Amino acid sequence: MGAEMTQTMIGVIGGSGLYDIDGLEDATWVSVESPWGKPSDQIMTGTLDGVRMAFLPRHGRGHVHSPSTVPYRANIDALKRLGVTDVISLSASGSFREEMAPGDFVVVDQFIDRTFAREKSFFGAGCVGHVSVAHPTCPRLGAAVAQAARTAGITVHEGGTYLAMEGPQFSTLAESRMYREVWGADVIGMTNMPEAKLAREAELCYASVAMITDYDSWHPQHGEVDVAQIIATLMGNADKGRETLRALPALLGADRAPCPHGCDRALDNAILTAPEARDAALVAKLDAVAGRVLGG
Ligand SMILES: CSC[C@H]1O[C@H](OP(=O)(O)O)[C@H](O)[C@@H]1O
Ligand SMILES: Nc1ncnc2[nH]cnc12
Repeated sequence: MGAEMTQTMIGVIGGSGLYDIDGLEDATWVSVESPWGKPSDQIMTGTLDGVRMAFLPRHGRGHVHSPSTVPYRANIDALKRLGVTDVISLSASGSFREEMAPGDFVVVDQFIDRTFAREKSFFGAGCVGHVSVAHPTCPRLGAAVAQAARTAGITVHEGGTYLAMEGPQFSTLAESRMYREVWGADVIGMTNMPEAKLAREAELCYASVAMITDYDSWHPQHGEVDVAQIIATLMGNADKGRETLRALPALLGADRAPCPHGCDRALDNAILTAPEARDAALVAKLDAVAGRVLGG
C-alpha cells in the first residue's frame, strides 16, 4: 500500500451486545488462522453496497472473553490478513459528560491507556518498532462513521477522550471523579486499548464509536453503574450500531484513496532493528502486519 488506489474493506469490531450484523450479501463466517493466536471468534465476511465487510465480535459469540483476555493482537492480525483497510470499533461505554447521554454515540479521537495486563505491541526483541499514536484515530474514517450515525438518526458527538481501564470491575467513585474532573476524560470503557495501538502498528485506519450506556458512577442523579443498567441500554445501542454500519459503505465507497493522514503508512521509518539483526521467527509472524515494510 502506498500512493495508489486500493479496494476498501471495512472491518468492524463489535463490542458487548453486538455479536453479529445484518444485511451483508454472501454473508459467511470464516475462520482465520493467525500466528498471534486464536482470534475472538470466526469473522463474518460479505458485501454491503459493493463494499467488502468483515465483522468480528470482540468478546466472541456468547461473550466468552473478558476485556483482559480478548486476543487483541490475533484480532487485528486476522482482520489485516483478510484484507481489511479500515477498522470501526463499536463499544459499550460509560459517560463522564452530562450532554453525552445514554443512547448517544461519541466518535472518540483520543485515549488515556490505563490498561496493564495485556500484550500491547506486535514488535519486540528482534524486531523493534515505534509508531506514533499522538493521533490514534483516523479523522477520515471518524468523519465517515459520524456521518453514517447521523444518517441513522443518532445523536453523535464528534471528538472525545476514552479512558481505557483494565476492569473487569467498574471504577470506584474516586476514580470516576478523577478521570472526569482531573484527567478530562469524556467516556470510559475496557477494550479500546491496546486495540487502537495495534491497529496503528498494522497500518489500519481505526475509528472508535463509544455507544453510551451509562454515566459511570460520578453522576449524583444516576448512582453507581451496574451491568443491569448497562444491558437495559445496550440492545437499543446495538441496533443503532447496525443502522450506522448499513449507511457507512456508501459513504466510504469501494475505491480507496491512500489515507490523507498516513495511517496506512505508519511503519515508514518505524522499525529500528537492523535487517541483519532481526529475529527471523518474529519477522515471519509480522508478515501480515508489517510485510509492506519488512518485505517477504
Ligand atoms: C457490558 S459492560 C462492560 C464491558 O462492555 C464494554 O465492552 P466493549 O468495549 O467490548 O463493548 C466494556 O469495555 C466492558 O468490557
Ligand atoms: N461505566 C463503564 N465503565 C467501564 N466500561 C464500561 N462499559 C460500559 N459502561 C462502562
